Amino acid sequence: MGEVDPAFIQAVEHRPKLSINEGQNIPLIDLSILNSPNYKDSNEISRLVKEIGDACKNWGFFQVINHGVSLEISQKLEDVSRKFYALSHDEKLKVKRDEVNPLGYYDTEHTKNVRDWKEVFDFTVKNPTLIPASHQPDDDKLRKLVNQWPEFLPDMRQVCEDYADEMVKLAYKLLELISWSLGLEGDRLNGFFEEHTSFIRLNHYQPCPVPDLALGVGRHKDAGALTILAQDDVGGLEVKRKTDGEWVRVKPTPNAYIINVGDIIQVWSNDKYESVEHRVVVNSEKERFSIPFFLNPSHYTWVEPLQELINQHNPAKYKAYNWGKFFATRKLSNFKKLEVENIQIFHFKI
Ligand SMILES: O=C(O)CCC(=O)C(=O)O
Ligand SMILES: [Fe+2]
Repeated sequence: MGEVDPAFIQAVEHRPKLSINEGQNIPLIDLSILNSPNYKDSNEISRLVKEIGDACKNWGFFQVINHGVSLEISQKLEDVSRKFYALSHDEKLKVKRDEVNPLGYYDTEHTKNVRDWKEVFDFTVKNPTLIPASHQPDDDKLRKLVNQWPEFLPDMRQVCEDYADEMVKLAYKLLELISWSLGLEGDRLNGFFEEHTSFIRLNHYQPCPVPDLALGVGRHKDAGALTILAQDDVGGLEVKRKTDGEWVRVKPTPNAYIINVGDIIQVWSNDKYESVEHRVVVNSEKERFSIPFFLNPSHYTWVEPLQELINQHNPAKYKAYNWGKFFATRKLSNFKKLEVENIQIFHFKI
């Protein structure tokens, strides 16, 4: 076994337990009713909305099946992701992301200042995507993020764009269900996403010689509104169960997507729904692929508890923060090991 760079080694208290907790799995929700034309008026929809609301409240994580995403398109994306990671390192480095362009290939990401055992490829759904030029609060300049694509996989761009369209459709369905579950109009949240800054990441976790010491992705919460994750059949995603703080392994379900509440829904709902910590455990034998879609609002969105959900007895728990600046600040630490804890929503707690 070769030497492993100490940058990968987790502090003792954050190392994974490799004996799998095969206990309770996260809720599994069937969305098939959304495919019928008059679903809004049916009785079953209220049952589904309650199921979604309970899952958001009690777990912050759930899986969906019969979600309407084209199997052909998702399989093509899995396929192209495998082909991309099979390219030589030099070829992948030609679409490398850096501080100037944060999109593309990257293999030295840090989560909470410890290096992740993974390589990633990021692309935004809107091309170009506008974000603030810097994290500095008084800098109003914007910049355009433009996707980069590898020369040797000419169909990768189209496959990625088709998949992104599917994800946006599913995301709007989920936003409608979540809005209803909070007692809001179905389209209450749509206005925040007019120039959304959503992106998709192709994750590749190689076999790791020290799976007891390192993590594929260190413990974290997703900063956006919600995440729709596809994982292969290897497994490794763990969720911190709300009831007892135990790490629970999410068992792969064929053709299901894993949905998790992000920090923004936590703030909008004034803590009714909480984003939940999760991490990825790696293993010494099998590589693993996963594909998260991060639904993020327009950069100019001020994120704060929704007026309808606060009152005298339940006052706002957060002050408003600017999503674009939050995102830009968060991105800083992906490139270097910082001495301080990354920006988090609790910094805006009242
Ligand atoms: O690979 C996974 O299962 C999850 C990855 C993840 O949590 C992330 O990229 O934010
Ligand atoms: Fe995540």
